[in-house]
This record gives sequence, structure tokens and C-alpha cells, in this order.
Amino acid sequence: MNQDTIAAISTPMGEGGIAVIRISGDKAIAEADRIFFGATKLAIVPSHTVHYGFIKHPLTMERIDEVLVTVMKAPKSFTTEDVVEISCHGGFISVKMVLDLLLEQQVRLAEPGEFTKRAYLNGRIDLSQAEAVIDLIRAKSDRAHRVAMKQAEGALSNNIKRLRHELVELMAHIEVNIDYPEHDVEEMTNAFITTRCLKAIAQIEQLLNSSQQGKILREGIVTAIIGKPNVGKSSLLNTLAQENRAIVTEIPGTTRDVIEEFVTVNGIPLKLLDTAGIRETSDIVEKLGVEKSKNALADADLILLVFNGAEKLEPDELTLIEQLKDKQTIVIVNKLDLLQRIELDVLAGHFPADRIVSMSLLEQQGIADLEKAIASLFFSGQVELNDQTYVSNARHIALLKKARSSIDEAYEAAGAAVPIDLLQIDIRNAWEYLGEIIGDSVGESLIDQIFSQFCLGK
Ligand SMILES: Nc1nc2c(c(=O)[nH]1)N(C=O)[C@@H](CNc1ccc(C(=O)N[C@@H](CCC(=O)O)C(=O)O)cc1)CN2
Ligand SMILES: Nc1nc2c(ncn2[C@@H]2O[C@H](COP(=O)(O)OP(=O)(O)OP(=O)(O)O)[C@@H](O)[C@H]2O)c(=O)[nH]1
Ligand SMILES: [Mg+2]
Repeated sequence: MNQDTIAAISTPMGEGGIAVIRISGDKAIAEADRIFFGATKLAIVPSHTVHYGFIKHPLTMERIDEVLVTVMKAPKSFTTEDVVEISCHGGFISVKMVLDLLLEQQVRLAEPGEFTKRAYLNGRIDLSQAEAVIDLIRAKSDRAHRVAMKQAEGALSNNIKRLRHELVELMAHIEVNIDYPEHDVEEMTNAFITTRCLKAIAQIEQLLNSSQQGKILREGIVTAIIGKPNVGKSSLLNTLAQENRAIVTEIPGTTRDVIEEFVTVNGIPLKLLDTAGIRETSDIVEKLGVEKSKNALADADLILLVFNGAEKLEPDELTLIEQLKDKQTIVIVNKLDLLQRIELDVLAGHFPADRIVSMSLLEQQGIADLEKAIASLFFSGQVELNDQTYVSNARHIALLKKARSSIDEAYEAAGAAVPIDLLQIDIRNAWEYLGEIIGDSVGESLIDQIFSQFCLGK
């Protein structure tokens, strides 16, 4: 099935110091030897060694690039096949020429994710570890990176394997009872099954509970900056993004469209949305902007509600406060550098004190306070990532939920004295759902779909 020898450029397209072509498969070394000219032929070098030489056109002997070549022999390689990596000079043309030379013969272009797919199919990593490689590449914060790294190392897989092992033990116990019903294990059985089911449910619950945090770590907390015009919403986005991302002017109604920016605050990734100031308006463009603000508000996980501290609260703003009752909100009283006229007591009637932050974005004051408020909201302080496994993948979450409801059914059946061979089916289903997480018993189309999310050359 894996007969083809494959190759791809494994570094990003564009100008760079060096660019790497990776080749994997039975013919990797022979094919590289055809175009590589160095002190020795690669066919006879030891595994895990690096060699200097030139890539030349095998017929015209035209020099194409000066390179370093790494040889990693099966099974001690990323794919477990023979792997050769050619480090070319960066830039587009020479790498492309070297790749084309390989593709002219017995090498085909790798599909996206095919190297990692081979590592999976050849048993070097399981499916959840392969999926973690995608997360690792896409991680946008230190925390997201650590979660993905842990999963890549097999933390989730180990949890799942342990759970499955316990379910197998349970099934074996029940099997004995089916085969030898006269045995005195029967007495024990229902109580035993109930206890074991509860234990398994608790373990799955724990993994599912971590998923909310896992999702946040991966995708960022969707955070909408909301307020009436001219209070400093775009100034806040620019401050948190540490660049002038949004236009700031003294004219109310400057921002018309939703502006997105990914930022990290104390290691917490936020997907920040700067929005148009909310007010009644007859301007058609601004009206559409206000509509978008209201949609962003509805979809957000967190609201940063901005007020101008130099002005009294307006009826529109009080309405807005009412609308945000069910949302996680942090209030920002901006323009602290000006004479303050805002009714702080009114705000204090609606929001707890630790959710109200005074700032001057003009003078860059109060930023640390805001960061602290955000961090304490989401991680009840600075929680460190400990040994807990974070589940962050939608596919894994769905399977964990299915496994849990199967065990729920077994648990209830045990209580209702349903024949145990029926309940055995529920436990077996749970065992299979969990197996799908690590790639036991998954169909080819699912595997293809997962690996197609990778970039070329991975
Ligand atoms: N140049 C290069 N850098 C890279 C990769 C690569 O393929 N090539 N990787 C690709 O993602 C990552 C590193 N991951 C790797 C994981 C395992 C093996 C490997 O050869 N494992 C063998 C041998 C280990 C040993 O010698 O002790 C094994 O586990 O059997 C290689 C890379 C990131 N950096
Ligand atoms: N004095 C003072 N002015 C500020 C402060 N923060 C922002 N401003 C000014 O207030 C004006 C509006 O700021 P923006 O950030 O554009 O306000 P906005 O809420 O995005 O406004 P719209 O996009 O129109 O809804 C600009 O002139 C800013 O320079 C502050 O802390 N103090
Ligand atoms: Mg604005």
C-alpha cells in the first residue's frame, strides 16, 4: 500500500535561509543518489549522517544547487521508511528544480500530510498524536503549544488506552458470567458493573470538562469590544495588539466594520473583535456596522464593554448593560486622564468590582489591571498547565460523549437487572468509540479527511 516513494518541499514557500525537500520510501536513497554528487554515494553512508555535495542534472551534469543531505534509514525515521532530506539554498527556484528532478523519475509528489500519515499507518504514532501535530503547527500561544505538545507525546492516548483496558477487564468479567451462569460470580456482578461504570464515567467526564479550556487554548476566546461611538474601542484593540491595527480618530462612528485580531494576554489567546460604536443612526453604512456589532456581541465568549469616563452614562448605554446580563463582561472606564463624570456607583450596581477597570488608553494606563481581570476570569488566576490532559479536538469530544452515553446505558441496565449480555454490547460500543480516538477501527475516508488538513510536506 505504501509502495510509492514520495517527496515534497517541507519548508514554507518563499525566500528563506534554507529550504528542505523530504523524500520517504524504499527508493529514497537511490533516487537521491541519482542527483546528488558528494564525497561518497548515499547508498553506503551510515544512518543519521549529513553529507555535503551538489545536486546536478543527471544527464547534462548542470549544477543546480550546493546542498547538505541527511540520510535516515528505516525503521529509525519519522515515517519509519528510508528518509532523505535535502537542504537547499532558500528561495523558490532551486528547491523547485531539485524537486522536479526527483519527480521526473520514480518519486511522486506527497499529498498534504502524507509523511505524518505514513508515520501513523506504520504505527509510529497513533491518530490522536497525528492530530496533535496539526495543532502544534497551528498553535498561536504558548499554552496552546504546550497542550498540543503533550498530546503529541501521547498524553491523551495513554488516558484512552487505560480507560479501554479497564473496559476490557469489565467485559472479561461479564463474559465469565455469561459462560458460567451457575458460577457464584453472579452475585457480585451487578454491583461490580455499577462501580466500574461509574468509575469510567467519571474519567470520561474529567476529559470532557477539560475540553472547554482546550478549545479556548486552541481557537482563542472570542472577545468583542463593545460600546458607544468614540469611547476608545479601537484604541483598546491597538493597545492589546501592540500595533495600529484599527483607525482611531476623534470622529464618532470611525469604525464601520468588524476588525479581527489575534492577541495573547498573560498567555491566554483572545480573538479580539473591534466593532462599530453602537448608537441609533440614519447613516446606512454605519447602520450596517451597528448590526454587525450586535451580532459580534451575541456570538462572543467575552465582552469588553468600554465607557468614556469623562461623560455621564447615556440611556443607550444602560440598555446595553441590560442586554449583557448573561455575558461574561469586563467593564473598561476609559479616558481616566480627563475629568471624570461617569456614575461609577451605577456601574458598581451592575458589575462586581473586580470586573471594572479604569484605564487611559491615551496615556497607556491600566493595561496590567485589564490583563489581570481577563486572566482571573478564565483561569481563576494563573493556573499552570499541570498533568491534566486537555481535550481540544471536536472529533475526540464527540467520541468521548458517545462513549459516555454507552456506559450510562450499561450502568442503568445493570441497575434494572437487564440481561448482562445486552449490557455487554453497550460496554463494547464504548470501547470502540474510545478506540476511534486513537485510530483503532477507523475508516479510510476519515483518515484521509484528517490528514488532508495538513500542509504540503508535513
Ligand atoms: N529535518 C527535520 N526536522 C524535523 C522533522 C523532520 O522530519 N525532519 N520532524 C518531523 O515531523 C520533527 C521531528 N520529529 C521526528 C520524530 C521522529 C523522528 C525519528 O527519526 N524517529 C526514529 C529515530 C529516533 C532515534 O534515532 O532515536 C524512531 O522513533 O524510530 C524524526 C523526527 C520536527 N523536525
Ligand atoms: N483623552 C483621551 N482620549 C482618548 C483615550 N482613548 C482614546 N481617546 C481618543 O478618543 C477618540 C476615539 O477613539 P477610538 O479608539 O477611535 O474610539 P472608538 O470607540 O473606536 O470609536 P468608533 O470607532 O467611532 O466607535 C480618539 O480621538 C482617541 O485618541 C483616552 O484614554 N484619553
Ligand atoms: Mg473604532
